[in-house]
Amino acid sequence: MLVQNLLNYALEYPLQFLGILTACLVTYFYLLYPFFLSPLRHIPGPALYRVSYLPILHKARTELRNELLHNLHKQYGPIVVISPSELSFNDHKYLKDIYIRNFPKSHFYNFGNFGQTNAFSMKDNVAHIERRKRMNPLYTKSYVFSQESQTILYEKVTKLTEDIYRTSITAETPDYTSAASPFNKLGKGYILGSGNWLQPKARNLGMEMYGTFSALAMDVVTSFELGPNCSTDFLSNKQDRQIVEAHRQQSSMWFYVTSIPSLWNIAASPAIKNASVAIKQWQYNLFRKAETMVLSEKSSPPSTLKTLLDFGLAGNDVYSELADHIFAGHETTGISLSYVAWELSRPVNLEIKARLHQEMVDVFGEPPKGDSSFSPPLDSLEVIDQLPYLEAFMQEILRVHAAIPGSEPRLVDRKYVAHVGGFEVEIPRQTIVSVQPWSMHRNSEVFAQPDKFMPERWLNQAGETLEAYKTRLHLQKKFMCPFGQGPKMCLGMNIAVLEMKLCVANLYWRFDSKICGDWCEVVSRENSKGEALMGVKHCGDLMTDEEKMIMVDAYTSRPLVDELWIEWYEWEKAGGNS
Ligand code: HEM
Repeated sequence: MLVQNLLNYALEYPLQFLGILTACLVTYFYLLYPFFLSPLRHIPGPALYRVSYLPILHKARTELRNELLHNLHKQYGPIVVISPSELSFNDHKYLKDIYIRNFPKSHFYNFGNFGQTNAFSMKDNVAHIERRKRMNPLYTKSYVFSQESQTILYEKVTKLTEDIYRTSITAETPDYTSAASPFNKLGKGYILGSGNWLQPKARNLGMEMYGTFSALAMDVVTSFELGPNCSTDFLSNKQDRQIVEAHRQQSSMWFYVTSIPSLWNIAASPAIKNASVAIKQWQYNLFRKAETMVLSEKSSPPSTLKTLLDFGLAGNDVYSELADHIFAGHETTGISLSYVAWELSRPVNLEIKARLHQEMVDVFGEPPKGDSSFSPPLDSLEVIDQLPYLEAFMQEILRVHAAIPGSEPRLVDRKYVAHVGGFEVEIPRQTIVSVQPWSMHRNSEVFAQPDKFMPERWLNQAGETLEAYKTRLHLQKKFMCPFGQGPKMCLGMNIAVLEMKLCVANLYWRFDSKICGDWCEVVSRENSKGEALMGVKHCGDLMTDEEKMIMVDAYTSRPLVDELWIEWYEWEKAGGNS
């Protein structure tokens, strides 16, 4: 009867009927449901974000999302509504629930390579575990300590050290090409229209380190993925590094790739489309060559390629996995090492650098001078891995400058109850839930002065009992997630950490570094803000090193201006260079 009456009314007064229907729907979806009916109504958060997906999408597109979430957690506490079906969490309890209990990945990971998904983008937990089981043995710490992989790391770090010596210290092969920055629109060379800003010097010339560290990371990761005979050699062949620039251009589209893939084609500039084509071609040639070699040799060295082929995977399935590891591995490691070099070159951190150098000298003796040898001290990665100050320093780099500071979204796929302000809230299935490393690493109840770079926070403090130190350290570690957590945490973590430690140990045992004074105004110890900032809105006129090294507010971050110019010196006793 009611339906019949409504139908009659709709036919007789169609416009009025449509108006009433729209008003009812708007009232339901924008008022009744989010504020009175939704199970998420008890969870705090701004009203606007509760009623629509658009505000949080807009924040991600304009690269303001991470900072927003950080501020929302400060205002509302450890659980916040950020869209009608998305929650952000900020406590180690939820880190455990979401990641260690292995909630599946959300549509954010809707990307693939060569038309196939890979471990990074698989949403089905069973398929993901199966794929990881095959690859995990090649990425364990004990495998990275094996002779084969130590040889890779030692060889690449030796090459990097020699490159720094010849490019910067003796200035035999200056880095004028990077100074011209033909691709990097925020690079000093691009802005000034030439590389002439870098004044020739007989020694200790500035050298671009973000590209150099990315080259190291690319050479290392391709050695592990394809085998040492098929890796790239970007440390030797600087002209080949253009493909690293192409990867950066492609990464700048992260929002479209993860959130609105259907708009990628419209949003991408011709330069980005060309970069994508160039990367695909480069990967294809690299992989085909390596595959032919593995298939034709009776015994080739261990590599991810060989492992996947041995397990019966073929063609684009294998290429997709390799492409993803190479992407994930070189970008993040290059970014982290750039922040290592920057922090150790800042006037405000002179004591930290001296302490790190002294730790190497205490263990390895005085470093060799000149070009007699560039290889890392001792042939034991295990010793370097155990150095306490180096460990504290790396923890602090990963805490303050996590290369992936953005949320890692998962889907609720089972009964999940959260406790909020006295309410037990059953979170509906398919709700997107995540933890943001940037905020976890800055919890002020766990990390005093959270934006300050202080490796000492990882060590036993004067006057602190051993028991109190252990308790504090345990809590700090519970909040750390630079590599994610659980079954889907970073596959390449051990490679990355040991590669970075070896690199830092060898460089700062031998060399001292300063921010290149031609590149920017170097903030003195007295004027330093002393805190790591995120997002373009803090960048001022981009004149100082602190402004240029602001971290981009994105899922994967990077230095805002995509470059870092450092002058290297042979270490003088008693810190004579600084
Ligand atoms: C400092 C260096 C690195 C950092 C900070 C880093 C960080 C991370 C993080 C946070 C994740 C989890 C992402 C998410 O769930 O959204 C991840 C996943 C991953 N990383 Fe790394 N990573 C680094 C180096 C590497 C290297 C060298 C490789 C080389 C193989 C690699 C391969 C991967 C892969 C394959 C995944 C996906 C794992 C899965 O879902 O099963 N990463 N990484």
